[in-house]
Amino acid sequence: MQRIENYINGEFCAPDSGEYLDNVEPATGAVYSQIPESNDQDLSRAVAAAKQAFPTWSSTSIEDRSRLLMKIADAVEAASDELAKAEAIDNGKPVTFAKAVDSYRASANIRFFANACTQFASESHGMGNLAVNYTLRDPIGVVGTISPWNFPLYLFTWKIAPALAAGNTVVAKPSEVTPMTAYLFSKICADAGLPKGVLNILHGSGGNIGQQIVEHQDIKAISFTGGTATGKKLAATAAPMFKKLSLELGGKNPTLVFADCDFDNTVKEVVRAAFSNQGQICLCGSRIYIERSIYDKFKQAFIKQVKQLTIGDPLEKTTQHGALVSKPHMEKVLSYIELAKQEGGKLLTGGNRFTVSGRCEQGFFVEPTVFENLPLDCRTNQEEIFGPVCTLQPFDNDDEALTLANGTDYGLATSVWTNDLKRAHRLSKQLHFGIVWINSWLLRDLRTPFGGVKASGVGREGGFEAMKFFTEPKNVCVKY
Ligand SMILES: NC(=O)c1ccc[n+]([C@@H]2O[C@H](COP(=O)([O-])OP(=O)(O)OC[C@H]3O[C@@H](n4cnc5c(N)ncnc54)[C@H](O)[C@@H]3O)[C@@H](O)[C@H]2O)c1
Ligand SMILES: O=C/C=C/C=C(\O)C(=O)O
Repeated sequence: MQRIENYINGEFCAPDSGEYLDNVEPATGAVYSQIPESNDQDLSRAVAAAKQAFPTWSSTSIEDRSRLLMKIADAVEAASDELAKAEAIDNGKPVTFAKAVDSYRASANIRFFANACTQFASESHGMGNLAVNYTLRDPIGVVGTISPWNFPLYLFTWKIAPALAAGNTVVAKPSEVTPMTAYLFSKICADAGLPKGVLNILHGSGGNIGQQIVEHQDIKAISFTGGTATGKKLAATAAPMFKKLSLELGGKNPTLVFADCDFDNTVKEVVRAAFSNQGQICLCGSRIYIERSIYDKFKQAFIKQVKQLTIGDPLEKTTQHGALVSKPHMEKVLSYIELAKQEGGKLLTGGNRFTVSGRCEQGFFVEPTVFENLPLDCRTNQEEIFGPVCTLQPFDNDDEALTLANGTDYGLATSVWTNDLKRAHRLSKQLHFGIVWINSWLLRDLRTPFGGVKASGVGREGGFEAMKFFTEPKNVCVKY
């Protein structure tokens, strides 16, 4: 059976412990590879390598850093079919989706920051005839990145690329649930000639090696994407050590559909927003609020399209809805479906585990599921399910829509579907989220600030926000 290896100081190695975790293919339920369970010895070696690599990498010219990142981006793009297939096997997502979204974004992320570092500049503040201040932005040193399983290589590269572009060296931990593309990526980096120690990849479980990365005194900043409960734990460890911290956490995102929307396109896009990646995107719109005058018409059209989603083997090109990432996650999602029923929800479609015959008979498939008749304050509408489950609810006016949308602890993203420009702008101002999409969803410009408010996180990624996070500003004041 294939054994994934750590990537430390430019070398591929077994974990110090000799221990491995099983890696399961969610579409079949079968173990198909093994993951190193890294420990403090592996971490010490990774941090030492990153520390040693830092002086040279941080003083490598921006042009050379950019050129090397471009080379890696090109290699990732050239491997996009292979990476998409690996992602589909490891995560359960449809291979066509993995190619269009995951593989695409992995190379786009790296290319974007290879360019961004050539454009990144800092401010100066003149004090008339008295003095001038200018800001130096130096790389921080050794930084840690910790990423989740839903967009494995997409989010892994979204952190590593700006960290490296800014001149840091990195100790990175992908999710132990989906480690394969990070492993393939380490091979790509080695082949592209990334100097040893600049990027080190440690595999293993979050509570062990993830926690140790956060605790390590020589790792000066942590960029984390994952669940809100994990983020809280991480902040409790990192804050007393005064570490720089970026937290991209969960969401419970509302979709607001107004009667004046472009109906057909809105139905199609709201289905996509709810069920892409089997609903396992932090940005998925799982609370769908519809203006009462079109509620029944929208509900019918929406359910019709949801029922048409093709559930199947993620490796089949026609599959639109694949497996959930793991058995425990599937069980969690199914338990939320039971909870929604207990809370009085009316099931409109779905609600069950789904069996795909053939090689995927034991896979972790759950039908796209839609409920109505659930109030805002019930757990189904307050807690992140992170699966293919959404709720529909009518509203009567803009104020009610706003109250419903803002009515959870989360504040990651929302989408608003209307042709009334004044309303769209007014609501955008009043919606308490990091991201507002008008007549769109997951339309991404990588220059924009990305992140959430409230329990959805602290800080922003993307564009110069990420370059700022991965550098330390220093003001120099020069008196004339
Ligand atoms: N805001 C965003 O951009 C965004 C993007 C994707 C996913 N998410 C969120 O991620 C969650 C799903 O991903 P998940 O289940 O992999 O999240 P998770 O929090 O369980 O794990 C995320 C990562 O943290 C590691 N980890 C776990 N415990 C740790 C600890 N004590 N110390 C350090 N690291 C630890 C895991 O091994 C994994 O690599 C959802 O809540 C989703 O909303 C947020
Ligand atoms: O599931 C979370 C998705 C995160 C997406 C991004 O970070 C992005 O699009 O840059």
